[in-house]
Amino acid sequence: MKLQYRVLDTRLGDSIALPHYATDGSAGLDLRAMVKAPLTLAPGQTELLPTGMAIHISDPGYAGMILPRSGLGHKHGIVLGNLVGLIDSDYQGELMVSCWNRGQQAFTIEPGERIAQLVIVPVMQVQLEQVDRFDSSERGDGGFGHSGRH
Ligand SMILES: O=c1ccn([C@H]2C[C@H](O)[C@@H](COP(=O)(O)OP(=O)(O)OP(=O)(O)O)O2)c(=O)[nH]1
Ligand SMILES: [Mg+2]
Repeated sequence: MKLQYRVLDTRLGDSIALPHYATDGSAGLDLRAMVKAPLTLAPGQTELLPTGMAIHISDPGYAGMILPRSGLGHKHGIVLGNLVGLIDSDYQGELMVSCWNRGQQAFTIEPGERIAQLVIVPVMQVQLEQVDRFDSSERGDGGFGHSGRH
């Protein structure tokens, strides 16, 4: 499917590559930190970083999800301040990435560094229907370990 985007920072697509799928099978488009200068995140620090681009998904049957990059998250503790970013299909503003250094060491983000990834996912909008009780199901209201550990 086609995804409309706008470039909001002219370095994107010029000195800094536009997001693209790294392989034929990639699920995510890497988003870049379009900071003006290297930015050091101290342990525990969170900053909202611009990506230099906007998208308009437009079809309410889809949404964007911003997810951490596994290498940055696992090795350097750089994850998302909101854990996951959800991009509405009608959002047209700049894609922003909340970058959280949950690690023990400072980490410096370079201009244009790939800091997170965008995945487009199908979404179902539902009509809420209020009822007094549900038809019975095998699980009922059991949850949170109800079925045991092993
Ligand atoms: O990591 C993120 C998360 C959200 N957004 C943008 C797109 C999204 O459509 C909009 C609103 O996000 P959300 O609904 O999660 O935030 P909110 O705190 O509920 O704000 P709002 O009241 O604007 O809905 O902010 C981002 O750019 N990056
Ligand atoms: Mg909201």
